[in-house]
Order: sequence, then C-alpha cells, then structure tokens
Amino acid sequence: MYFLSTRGNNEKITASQAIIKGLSSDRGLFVPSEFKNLKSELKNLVNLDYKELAYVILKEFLTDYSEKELKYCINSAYDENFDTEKIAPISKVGDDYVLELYHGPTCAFKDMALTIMPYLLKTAIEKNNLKEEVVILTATSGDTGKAALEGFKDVDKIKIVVFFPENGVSNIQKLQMKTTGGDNTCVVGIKGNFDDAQTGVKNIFADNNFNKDLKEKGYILSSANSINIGRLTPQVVYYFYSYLQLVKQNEIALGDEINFVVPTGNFGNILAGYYAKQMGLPVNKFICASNDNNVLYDFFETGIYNKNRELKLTTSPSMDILISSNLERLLFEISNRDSKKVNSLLNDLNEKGVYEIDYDMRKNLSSFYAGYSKEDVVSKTIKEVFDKFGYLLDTHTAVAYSCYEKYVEDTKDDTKTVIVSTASPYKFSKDVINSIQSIDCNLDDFEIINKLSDLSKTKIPGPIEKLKELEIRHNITCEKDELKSEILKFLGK
Ligand SMILES: N[C@@H](CCOP(=O)(O)O)C(=O)O
Repeated sequence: MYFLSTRGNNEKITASQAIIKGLSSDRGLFVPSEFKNLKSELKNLVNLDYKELAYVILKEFLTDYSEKELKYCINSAYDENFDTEKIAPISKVGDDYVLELYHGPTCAFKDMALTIMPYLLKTAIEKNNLKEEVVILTATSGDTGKAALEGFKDVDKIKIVVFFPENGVSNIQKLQMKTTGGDNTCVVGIKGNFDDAQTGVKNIFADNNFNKDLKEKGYILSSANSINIGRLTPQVVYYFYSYLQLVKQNEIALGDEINFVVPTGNFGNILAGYYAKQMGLPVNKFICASNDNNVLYDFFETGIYNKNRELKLTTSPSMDILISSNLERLLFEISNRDSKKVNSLLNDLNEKGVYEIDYDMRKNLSSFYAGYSKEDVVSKTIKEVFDKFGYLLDTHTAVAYSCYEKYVEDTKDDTKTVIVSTASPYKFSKDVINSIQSIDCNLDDFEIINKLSDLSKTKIPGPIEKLKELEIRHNITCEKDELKSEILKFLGK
C-alpha cells in the first residue's frame, strides 16, 4: 500500500509521508493505491468497540505505522476527550438513525479525525526523522478550525495557523477559535469567504519559492483539512462503526445495505463513506445533502460542476462552500483512476470555473443521490423534528434530514437510513432556537444557549459552557491576499 496523487505525477509515498506533505507537489490529493475488502470479515467486527475497530480499519491505510504506534495514536485520541464511551453514538429518531459525531472536544464531527491526527503527525515526524518544524495551514468555514486548533495546540515541533471567513461562521464557532490557548496557535479572520481561504492556502502549498524560503528557515507546511489523508482515513471508521452498531442492536442483518445521508461541503465526510463502501461496507445510497450553495446537487444532476455563482451565507455555515476539494478524489475513482482526465477537469475548473464529466464517469455515480434544502425548509425541519420527536437537530443535520425526506418522497426507498449528524445544535443555538420559537432579539449568545437547554431539556456541552469564562486571545484580520504575510508574521520571520 502506498499513496499516489490524483493528478498522476508518479509520486508514490508512504502514509506517514503523505500525512506530513498534506498535498501532492502537483497540487493533486493523495489517494490510497488500493482498498482492502473487509466484507467477509464484517461478522468478526460486530462486537468491537470504537478503538478496536479504528485499529482494524486504519491499519489497512496507514501501513507504515507499527501496531504499537497506531494503537498509541488511537488510544490517545478516543478517550475522555469524548463525552461518551461510545465515541459515535446512534440515536433512533422515528424510523431513522442519527449518527451523532459531535461528542468530541469541539462538538463537531471534525473531532473524529482531529483528535487522532496530531498523534499520527507526531509519529510521522519521528518516523521520517524530520528536522524542520511543521506549520499546519487550515482553511475553515467554522468547524475544522477549532477542532484543528484544539488538537494541535501545544504540540511540540508543530505550529498551526487557521484562516476563517470573518463574516462566514457562527458566533459560537468564532468564539471557540478566538479563545484557543497554546503558544503555537494563530487564528486569522479573512475579509473573504471560505473559498478564498481554501484557495489561498492551496496556492501557498503550490508556491515553490515560498516553501523553499520557509524550509531554509526551518519550517515545512502541512494541512489539517480533509485534503490530508491523515484527516480522511480516520473518518472511514465511523461508517463501519455505525453499520456494525445497527447489526449489534438487531436493527439490520449483517449484509443488509443501508443508506447514509451526509451534510456536505468540502466532500470529505461523504467521501470517507464512499471509501468505506470500496472496502466492502454494504451501502445502497449516499445522499449528498447541500444547503443553498447547491453546486454539488447540480453536479450530480447534470454532470456539470460550475462554481461560477455567488456564495450564499446560510445558517449552516460549515457547508458554505463552492469548491469542494475532495470531489477530486471521487473524480479519480469514477474515471477508473485516470489522472489525465482528472487533470483536464481540474484545469477547466481553474481556468473557466466549470467542468463537465463524460458519460462513463456519470455511470459510476449510481451510488449517489443529491438534494439541497433552502433556508426556510431547514428551519421548518428543526421545528418539526423537535415537535414530533423531542430531538434537537443542528442546522447542518437539518439540511440532511430534509434532503432525506425529499429522497424518500422521490424514490419511495425504504432502506434503513443513517443520518450523519455533524455538529452539536449548541454551536448554532441562535438559529436553532429561532426555528422553534421566537426569542427576545436582545439576548446574548450565552442567554440563548441557556434558553435552548431549558427548552430542549438537554445539557449544554462542557466545551461550549466553558467558553464564557475564556478570554479572547486572537484578534487578527487580514485581506484575502495577505495570507502569506500573516504566516510570516506569526513565525516571526
Ligand atoms: N466544513 C469545513 C470546511 C473545511 O472542510 P475540511 O473537512 O476539508 O476541513 C469547516 O468546518 O471548516
């Protein structure tokens, strides 16, 4: 097993090298050379706990990590960092299942990978005798930023810089990032949107002179976004875990296919599910749920990816994205790993902002269905689900839930379905409570959080509750073309 670039520059590197590099030198994304099929082993995995299962899955990708190294990383990540021993519990809501991926230290699904990634990277640094210090660059539309900061803060020989759209995240997300401690952390609000931040970061990775200059100063760059396989591979685990939980609880029989509905922005989460299917997990459909930024919906409907449109700010900000990075990995698979095709499509995207896949590639998309939900539908869904089941959805999960309702209406498919819940409702408390009842518009964020807790009779997650005691430590903003100078300032160069 090795990792290669989607753009075909013949680079073949180990998992630990790919985790250090983040992005390939040809701007492509690293992908595994093969997928181990675990279908015949599923029956032996039913009773494993999250950590045991994580080892079974991750060892198939991270093949240059020893058993001891990998188990150390897994055990250090999935412990009391999470508020439940199950790590990724499932709640039954009506006839469907909600996979709650927000029980980690920052209350979003990003914790599922960003609690383990610092250990994977530290181990990779040691394995490869890296002399330089690693500077992690992260673009965030709200959730990745805080999860990465929390994971990497105070980690020796690593620094982290997070860029977020100053006006494109929720108040709580912003507060979470701005109050992060650690001498190795830097948080910068940019005057632009998430795509500006992500493109800016990718351009920096591709800037040979800048990278050479940094190397001479003793630094190399890496990424904590899902473009890094160290982010993506741990996310494969919870697809297997949720499936096996349903088997264990006799909700499905081993071998039955299920659906997953995934709120989607950068396409990393749903792609991890697709990788699980490549490894033999019985999946019928992946329902790719978008908000009003419905570029992926259009892509699945027409085969045309067109980012030439205005990015809308919605109540599900983590999905306010027009350039979904990980779609490149899907293009690689549906073109039967034809990097020439991938290059040509990505060049079109770069030059014209649009590309169209051919008939053969479209045929390989049959395991996907796409939907999108407008703001009024999202809000209505939060209320309906709360009124009917007493269950509180966050705005992103409500996008997924409503897309799933539309899917059932369209297809009449009654396959058992897991709705992937990506964040705690408390991160978006104002929009969540406003969907359920009107509130005094003078209330501050913490009063709203308390109100939400009273109304829903749910406990405020510890990390959110604690926020009010923390001081703001980061207050930098910059123009979207000033990313490099902010990095240099932080590094004191
Ligand atoms: N939704 C993300 C955007 C970045 O996605 P990633 O999965 O590639 O890190 C966010 O919350 O920042």
